[in-house]
Amino acid sequence: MSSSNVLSVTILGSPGRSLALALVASWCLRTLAYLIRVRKLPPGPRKHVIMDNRGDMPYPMKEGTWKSFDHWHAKFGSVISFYLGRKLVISLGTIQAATDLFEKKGSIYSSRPRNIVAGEILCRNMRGLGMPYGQRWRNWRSLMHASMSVEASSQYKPLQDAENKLLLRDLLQHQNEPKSLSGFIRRFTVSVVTVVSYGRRIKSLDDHLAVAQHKIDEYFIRANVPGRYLVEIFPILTRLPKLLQWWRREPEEHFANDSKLLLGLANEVKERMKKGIAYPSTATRALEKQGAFGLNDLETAYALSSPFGAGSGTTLSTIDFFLVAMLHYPQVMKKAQEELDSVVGRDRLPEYDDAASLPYLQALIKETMRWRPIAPIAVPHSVIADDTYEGKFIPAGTTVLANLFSMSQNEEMFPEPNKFRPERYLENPSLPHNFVFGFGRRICPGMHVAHNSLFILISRILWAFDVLPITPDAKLPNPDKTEGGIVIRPAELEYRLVARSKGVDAVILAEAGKAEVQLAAYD
Ligand code: HEM
Repeated sequence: MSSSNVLSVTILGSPGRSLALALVASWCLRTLAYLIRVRKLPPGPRKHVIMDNRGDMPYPMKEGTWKSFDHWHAKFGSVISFYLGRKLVISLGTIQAATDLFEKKGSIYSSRPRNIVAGEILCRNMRGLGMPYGQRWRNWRSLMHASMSVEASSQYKPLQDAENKLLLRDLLQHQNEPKSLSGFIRRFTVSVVTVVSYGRRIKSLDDHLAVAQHKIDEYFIRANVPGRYLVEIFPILTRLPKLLQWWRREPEEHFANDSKLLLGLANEVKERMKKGIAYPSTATRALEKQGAFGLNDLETAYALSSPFGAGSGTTLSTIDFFLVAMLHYPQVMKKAQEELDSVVGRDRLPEYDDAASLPYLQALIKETMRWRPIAPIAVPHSVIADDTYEGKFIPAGTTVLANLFSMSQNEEMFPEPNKFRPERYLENPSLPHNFVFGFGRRICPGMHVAHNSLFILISRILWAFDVLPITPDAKLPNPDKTEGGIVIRPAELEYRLVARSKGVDAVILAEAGKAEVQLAAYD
């Protein structure tokens, strides 16, 4: 027998056959176990042997996955399951289901899905938003609570008030350059979060604090693009020797640079604290009581960057959808302006103390957040232990989504959900609105800061300006055409702001002058 024949007997002969049979048997057993398991899962699109349901989505992925999930909710019910790649995902389409799982069973539903590149390598899981549930997250979260509770958030109001007056002046003076307006609103939202984080405002988006944070976030977003890294689909690749892990080098380099930048920003606050000129912020709280929060220097430096990534784009997108709503519903704008004129008058700007006397305006803000939730599937949670809900099995490790879009479009709760109708919140004051901030232990810690920003922005924009189409006969932006990832914004927003009366100029210019003096303390 030749040597090649020996080889083929070894492969195809009895030892080879046994190996092949063992492989087939193992595949059959795994498939059988999978088929038994999927029968116990919540309903959803047909489960394939190859798992992935992306090909079954009724809408193109780039139009927003939540639209497909919403379609499946209508077909299969309020709790559905499907696979994205090999990842099992459960989507919760009602406030009730999200409350039952994320709030009532918060001890097991508060983690985040594993993220190897953007979480484990790029930031050693020190960024709060994606941090897995555990002691480090609890330490981080208690710092967020200490610096953004209702009470702590009210400390930032004087700054939001003064910054907003400068913003109004910019909007007034650039009425004829409508394309520049969004940049001014962005500067306001960024300055608010840098004050919350570091106790320091930014006068321009070129400030090194904003540039550094923006650079860090930009790469973080790039590293999070689904499908970019094979290792996210096959985590077993992390067992390769580090030298052979080809995807590792770039995020490792970014980790080293980001750490240096963030430690530098924290050190600037330390210096200001030494000189006694630091404004109370997340940084001063963290640095004064570092031991109590249990965060080391690097963990603290990363914690301070959380509000930047999570707080500026979200507020800006909400304002963008508010502007879209005003273009489509000028009668709503008019009604809010009439309320402002009768409560505030035309000789002064609306103030925080006016909020309780402006029920229609408050309802308009709630309706803005409901009409088009800017984070349609919130931030995915992960469940850390097996569970059952309404008789269906939810295995440990499943990604669980609060489908805020489906919740916002619930016809029973919000009849004619596609209509922008603030009246619904006046007719039924207990109608939910804070669900857009998520649920349970991971609920947005910045929601009070966000509410304060939205009130001062929306009340004063409507007091001072009419929101109008870019030209009288321009096509209005389509509210369903959006762009972005976890946080979305209108894709084709164009608008003009036109001062409502001559007196507006005098009030804004006088207030902006005083605000400048006041803000010198935060520079
Ligand atoms: C209208 C504006 C905002 C909206 C709609 C919003 C919404 C959300 C949502 C849906 C989540 C995920 C909740 C979950 O996992 O269940 C979240 C998390 C978070 N938000 Fe906001 N947010 C807004 C503004 C802000 C602001 C102004 C800040 C900070 C100043 C902030 C800081 C955070 C942080 C740090 C997290 C992560 C919490 C965690 O993982 O434990 N957000 N936000």
